[in-house]
Amino acid sequence: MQTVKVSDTPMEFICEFLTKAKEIADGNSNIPEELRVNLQKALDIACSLDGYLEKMSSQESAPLAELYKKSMEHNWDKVFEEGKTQFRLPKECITGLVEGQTLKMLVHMSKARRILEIGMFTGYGALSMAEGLPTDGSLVACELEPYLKEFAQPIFDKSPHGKKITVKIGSAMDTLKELAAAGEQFDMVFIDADKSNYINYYKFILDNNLLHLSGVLCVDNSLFKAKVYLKGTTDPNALALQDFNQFVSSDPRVEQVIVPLRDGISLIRRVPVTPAWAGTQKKVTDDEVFWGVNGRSILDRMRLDGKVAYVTGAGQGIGRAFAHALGEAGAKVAVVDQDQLKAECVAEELKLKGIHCIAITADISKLADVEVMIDSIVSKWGKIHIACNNAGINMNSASEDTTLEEWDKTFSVNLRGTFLCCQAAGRVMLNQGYGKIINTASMASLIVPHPQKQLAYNTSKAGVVKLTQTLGTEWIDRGVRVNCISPGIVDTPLIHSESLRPLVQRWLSDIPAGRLALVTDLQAAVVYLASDASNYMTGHNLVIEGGQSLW
Ligand SMILES: C[S@@+](CC[C@H](N)C(=O)[O-])C[C@H]1O[C@@H](n2cnc3c(N)ncnc32)[C@H](O)[C@@H]1O
Repeated sequence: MQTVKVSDTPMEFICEFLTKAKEIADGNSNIPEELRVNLQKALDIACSLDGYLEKMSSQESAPLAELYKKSMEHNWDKVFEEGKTQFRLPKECITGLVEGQTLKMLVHMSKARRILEIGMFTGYGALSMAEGLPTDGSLVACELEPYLKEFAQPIFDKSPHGKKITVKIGSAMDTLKELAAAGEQFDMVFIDADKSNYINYYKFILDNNLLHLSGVLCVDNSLFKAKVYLKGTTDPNALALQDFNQFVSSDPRVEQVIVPLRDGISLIRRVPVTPAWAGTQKKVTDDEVFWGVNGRSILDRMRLDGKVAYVTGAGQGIGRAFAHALGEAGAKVAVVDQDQLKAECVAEELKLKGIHCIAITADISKLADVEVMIDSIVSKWGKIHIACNNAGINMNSASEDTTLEEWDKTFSVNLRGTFLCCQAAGRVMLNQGYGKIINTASMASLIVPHPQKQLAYNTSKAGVVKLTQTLGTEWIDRGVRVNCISPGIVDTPLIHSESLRPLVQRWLSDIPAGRLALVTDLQAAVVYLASDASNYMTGHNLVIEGGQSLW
């Protein structure tokens, strides 16, 4: 039996009516050829659009393709007649490829981590959105029909993203109440259930703060087969959506746009509004605490877009993590290392993440190398806003055996090198009237780590802290802040050396946090110190050691 395609979207209706008109025209010899030709052109434009969008959009994953096929082939009338579903479910209500990919794109663009879907059907939209979530992201899908959870779950289980989805069976409004009572909040909400309740879902979500302030609310079918804007509509669902669209468009708490994709998707975002508390003692203090400094919320104030940074010792370990963190936060990054290959490898990694970067080879203990490094960055990008002087070395020896060579070598990289970099970058920054210098010191500047013996290292790092304090106070009134980070014992390739490995167990018993530091534990600190959010901080030694220096 051939299934007749039922028009469901404005474009499908245009196509259906144009096809009928063309048939009439073709059957009537009095119709001028020009009208026929123009009808055919309109038909080609209208009827080829959806297919083209499907072809050009990124293709669905194998589990999504399977879900779609299974949903289309299922006999929904039969399961309804057998009493397995409360309602007769039309398979056309599935979101499908273009809408699914649109939702997934919105998840990426809004950087959503928590999503709420109201009306899951067989889970095509849910799985599409889950695919866009980070590994620790989650999606709650509300669905009335228990049958649909059983239908979708085996395919969710086949997808690496399925475990992000929790299906809540029952009336969506009951689930919303439950979520609100638990204080839940979502970055993205997709409303796609019973149309007559759209307005209730919307009001409940906004009134109960279920949508994060910077979140996005997507609403499906907001054009409802074009009936929302055609006169004389009597369809109760279309009337419900008409009221819904009207209500949202005049709601001062949000901004909205209706995108004419498929049956229409409304994109709605919350905007901060000054509440009308006239006549009460409550009032909004109209200041930067309320609106954010320069209108930027605290997380935005840690962004480094447009900034130029360099990181020395960026070929591995802490420096590599710093380079990634600064780049992820928006800065252009010069990856500096004395090992050319390592610098180039990390620069390649950054490029893969879309970060502007260059690789520079320099031995920071040599004045000439430092000058070339600074000149190359300035000639490439014109400025230096962020200088991460991170390169350092550590050699172990009992103090009575420490050779002058070891002492000089350690000091020439750790202290002389840091000074050379601070001075060269500082000169550029003082000229600009702006700069953030972040030196890598060490917990060894505060305590004497043991049992390993590292006199030269400890002393040089204490010198880095004093260098930081002195420059930090000398340059702040000219816009240059100098701070340092003192990591505890970091799990880097360095500590896996033959000589240090046996000490790890010993160190662990000295660390309240019960583990060594990871380079990723230090990334937020460097971004904070590099950003304008830390502008009042200078000469500070930011210690990140899992509490080790306190025991
Ligand atoms: C348009 S379909 C959803 C399509 C789905 N979002 C997708 O991506 O394919 C609507 C779904 O909402 C469900 N539904 C209808 N009324 C509901 C309610 N009051 N509470 C929860 N789910 C409901 C229906 O059972 C149906 O599965």
